[in-house]
Amino acid sequence: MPSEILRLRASIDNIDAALVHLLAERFKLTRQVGELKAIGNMPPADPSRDAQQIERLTAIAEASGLDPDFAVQFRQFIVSEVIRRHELIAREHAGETMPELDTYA
Ligand SMILES: O=C(O)C(=O)C[C@]1(C(=O)O)C=C[C@@H](O)C=C1
Repeated sequence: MPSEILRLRASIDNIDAALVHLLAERFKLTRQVGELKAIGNMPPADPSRDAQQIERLTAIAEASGLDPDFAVQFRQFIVSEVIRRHELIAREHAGETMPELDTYA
């Protein structure tokens, strides 16, 4: 393998590691949001926040030379998983707070 490619791969590996660390931190924060939403009986998704984020990320992507459609798809991939987790948290929370339903079982 040419040394130039190996050198580039070393930096790619660093960036991939940073992305994983950033995603891990993001999911820690969104888990807290999910818990607060479950406690407050708020829906998992927030379309107005989605619209703000998409507008912001589109502008950042355009300014930084990244395909804005890719940036929006990447965000959607992450947020879909966030919403799936929010729904799980809401279900867990409902299970904790709902009265016993199998009285006659
Ligand atoms: O900010 C929120 O309300 C969240 O639940 C977090 C988040 C996100 O991952 O950024 C996820 C779902 C919402 O539709 C909007 C944003």
